[in-house]
Amino acid sequence: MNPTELSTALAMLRDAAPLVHNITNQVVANLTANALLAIGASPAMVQAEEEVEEFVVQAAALVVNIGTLLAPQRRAMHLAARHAGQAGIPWVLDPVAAGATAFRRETAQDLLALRPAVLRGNGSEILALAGEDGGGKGVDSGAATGRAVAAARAVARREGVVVAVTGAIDHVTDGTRMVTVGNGHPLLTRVTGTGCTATALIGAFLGAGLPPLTAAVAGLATLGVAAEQAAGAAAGPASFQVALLDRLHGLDGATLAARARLG
Ligand SMILES: Nc1ncnc2c1ncn2[C@@H]1O[C@H](COP(=O)(O)OP(=O)(O)OP(=O)(O)O)[C@@H](O)[C@H]1O
Ligand SMILES: Cc1ncsc1CCO
Ligand SMILES: [Mg+2]
Repeated sequence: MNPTELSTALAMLRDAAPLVHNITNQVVANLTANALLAIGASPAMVQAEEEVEEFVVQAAALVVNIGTLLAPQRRAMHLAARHAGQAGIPWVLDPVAAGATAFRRETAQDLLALRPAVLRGNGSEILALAGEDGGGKGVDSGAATGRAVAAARAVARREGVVVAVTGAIDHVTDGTRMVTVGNGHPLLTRVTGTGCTATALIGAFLGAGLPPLTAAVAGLATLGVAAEQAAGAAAGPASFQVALLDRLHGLDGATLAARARLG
């Protein structure tokens, strides 16, 4: 992918300021909402099963994240994802700790069958959805990149979705094409919910009308470049998290295109 596509994507996002409907976990809700505001989108966290269908059709995109899953929330996710699909509203799935329990595995598979535009997970999560032992440690990955990338391609082909598997190098595939994003910083793994932030940013780019592969690459490159800038000014995870929001807000298209390391 040409890096100039990234600056176009960012301009489209800021122009559209898309309403992004999130059904997400209680650990990251605040960081996710702030990251979406910082990049130029409008977040809303709406998760009652009584209202998600009515709400999702008002949104430009939907983000579904199973991090702190409860049965009523699972029902709300299914209703919202199904309704989004029927209404042509793109959505992105984050299958947090999908391999850890049967409840998570079954929920993630059920949601995947509703065809998100993009599936974004760490290596262990994508391996679990490919039916392999992903070796995760709770919400954290323990997977080797090579196996996870092969699993991403397999899941993308099987389900007909774009799969993004994150790590030191991110890989995005539609089952045929493969794009890598080499940006990022190890401090991203010392703040909770940066993967969830990546997923939400992908949702914002989907809401701006970008095709799934472009939206996924743009979301990951945006986060990775902002993280590299934030790390330079950070004393540790706490100041890094604050600086990350500042850098997402301040990022311009020319800098994004110049600093993105796409392969
Ligand atoms: N070692 C690393 N070096 C640089 N960037 C990294 C590294 N590991 C992960 N990242 C980046 O951190 C972000 C989160 O990816 P990660 O794979 O850790 O997600 P995750 O495990 O789902 O996170 P969480 O559960 O905390 O939301 C991505 O943008 C990814 O590129
Ligand atoms: C720590 C944690 N536990 C459930 S979700 C979550 C946020 C990172 O995925
Ligand atoms: Mg995660």
